[in-house]
Amino acid sequence: MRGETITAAFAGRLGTFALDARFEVPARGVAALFGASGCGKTTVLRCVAGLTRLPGGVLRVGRDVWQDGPRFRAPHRRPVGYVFQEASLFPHLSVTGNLRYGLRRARQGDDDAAPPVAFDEVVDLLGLARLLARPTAVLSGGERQRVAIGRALLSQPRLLLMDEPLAALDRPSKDDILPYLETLHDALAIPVLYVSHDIAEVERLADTLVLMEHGRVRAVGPLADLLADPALPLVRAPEAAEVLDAVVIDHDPAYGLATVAVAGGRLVVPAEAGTVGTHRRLRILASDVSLCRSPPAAGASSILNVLPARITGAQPTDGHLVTVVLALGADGAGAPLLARVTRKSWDLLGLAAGQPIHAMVKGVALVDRP
Ligand SMILES: Nc1ncnc2c1ncn2[C@@H]1O[C@H](COP(=O)(O)OP(=O)(O)OP(=O)(O)O)[C@@H](O)[C@H]1O
Repeated sequence: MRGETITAAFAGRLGTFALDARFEVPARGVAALFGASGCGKTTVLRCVAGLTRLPGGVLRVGRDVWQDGPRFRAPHRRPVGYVFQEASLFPHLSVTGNLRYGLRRARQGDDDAAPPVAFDEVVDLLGLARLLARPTAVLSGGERQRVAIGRALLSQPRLLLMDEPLAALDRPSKDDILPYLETLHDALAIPVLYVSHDIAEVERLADTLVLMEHGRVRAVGPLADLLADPALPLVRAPEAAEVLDAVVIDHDPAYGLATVAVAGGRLVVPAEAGTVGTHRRLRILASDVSLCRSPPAAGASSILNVLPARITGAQPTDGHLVTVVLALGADGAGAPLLARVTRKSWDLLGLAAGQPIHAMVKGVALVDRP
């Protein structure tokens, strides 16, 4: 579905809740529906699956119309895989049995669709080989969720819907399953609508962000753009961060560091391994970036990453802080980055939009799998 989009418009009342959600996202990669609890994310997903029917709704997936005016494709005729917070596996079936159930539900191939996902491929991508013969009752929460995702994928969905798939898991199980989701993202051509209220999760997985507030879509666009938009509340969040696409250009195993290139600069980042030429996703917290007018002399600072940039905007944050939006590169033509400084520093340095500056990056993490 290259170049195609998913277009959705759902408006109406559910009890006292008013939904008016409209968005268009690419029909590839992961689009995250993100927003506070109760803003309507699950309701949108249910509308996409056809489980909630709002009159006047519109849903187009690529060239297929699933809802428009009187046209409404019944839920069981929509080729979606649905993964919920709690994996609802069949208790009387083994892992293999649950996965095979997905295969039985598989839609027949159509020309438009992504290539079919094979049983062995799913087992491999989700690390299920060891579990195949087990009854589902003995699985851990993370394992159950991997099986649920596998079952959904084997139904050969045109679209994968994931509703807080990690929310019910403890931290170690989340950390266990996230790399599998990243692998799926890279390996499969199936677009994903991913509901979450955890921005760190979104920053690891999403390409596109649909930011929801009180039943409405506040903003939609590439994740990196929205994270650095001073008009949106994301920049003011305590954990505000930016994600950057980086290409590995060197790896130094002696120090466990890789040098990566991003648009407008280079960074040295912790990396156990690094294949030159591979793309990786970086996440840099605003609170890990400070600003200086000129770079410290060589050998004068422990900070390895000092990058020329331009200030493009700023947003007062939390009384005494300012979140500064930067564009990397001396000409400010590179990727966006956020820095968090005190309002006092902002005043003392006489900072303003348009000024050249240096970003001192104290912490940076690769947040995807090598
Ligand atoms: N069928 C319904 N009848 C009445 N109210 C409903 C119905 N479905 C959803 N709501 C209400 O709509 C609002 C949005 O619910 P929804 O589950 O979509 O939010 P959410 O953003 O997914 O929240 P969370 O992150 O907590 O899961 C809630 O106030 C919910 O109670």
